[in-house]
Amino acid sequence: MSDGAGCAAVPEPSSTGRLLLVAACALLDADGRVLVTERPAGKAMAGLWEFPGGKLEPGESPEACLVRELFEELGVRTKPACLAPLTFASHTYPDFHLLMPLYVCRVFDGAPAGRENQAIRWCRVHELRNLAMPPADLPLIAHLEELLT
Ligand SMILES: Nc1nc2c([nH]c(=O)n2[C@H]2C[C@H](O)[C@@H](COP(=O)(O)OP(=O)(O)OP(=O)(O)O)O2)c(=O)[nH]1
Repeated sequence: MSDGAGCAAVPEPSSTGRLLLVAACALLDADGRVLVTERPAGKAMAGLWEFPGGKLEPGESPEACLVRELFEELGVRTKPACLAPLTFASHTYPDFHLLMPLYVCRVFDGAPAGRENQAIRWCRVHELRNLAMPPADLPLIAHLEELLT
C-alpha cells in the first residue's frame, strides 16, 4: 500500500463545513477557442478570469443550471444535450469547499456578450495558463489542453 509520499506536495484539504456546488462551462467556438469571463469588481476574486457558470439553485441539475446561467450571463442559448462533462474541480477556499463540474459546449445559439458588465474573451487553450484564474481552475487547464491540442 502507498504511504502517500507521492502526494506530499498537495496540501491536505480541511473541512470547511460548507460545500458549494457550482457548474461551469468551457464554451468552444468553431476554431476551438475557449470563452472566459472576468469576475466583476466588488465580487470575491474580482479581476480573475473564469469559466461561465454559477451556483446550482435548490433542486437544479448542473446542466439546467448552465443552460440558465449561459443565457443570463452571456445571452447564449443551449440545451442539456449539448453539454459534455469534461472534468471537475474540488478545491478548498477559506470559507467553503468548491465542487465544480466543468462541461464543454460547442453547440449554442447566439454570440456571447457580457450581460452582467463582465468582460469576456476567447482564448487559445495555451493562453489560459497566462491568465489570472481562480486557484480551483488551474488543474482544469490540462484537461482542456488534452481535449483541444
Ligand atoms: N462560474 C465560475 N465560478 C468559479 C470558477 N472558479 C471558481 O473558483 N469559482 C467560484 C467563484 C465563486 O465563489 C463561485 C461561483 O459563484 P457565483 O459565480 O454564482 O457567485 P459569485 O461569487 O459570482 O457571487 P454571487 O452571484 O453570489 O453574487 O465559484 C469558474 O471557473 N467559474
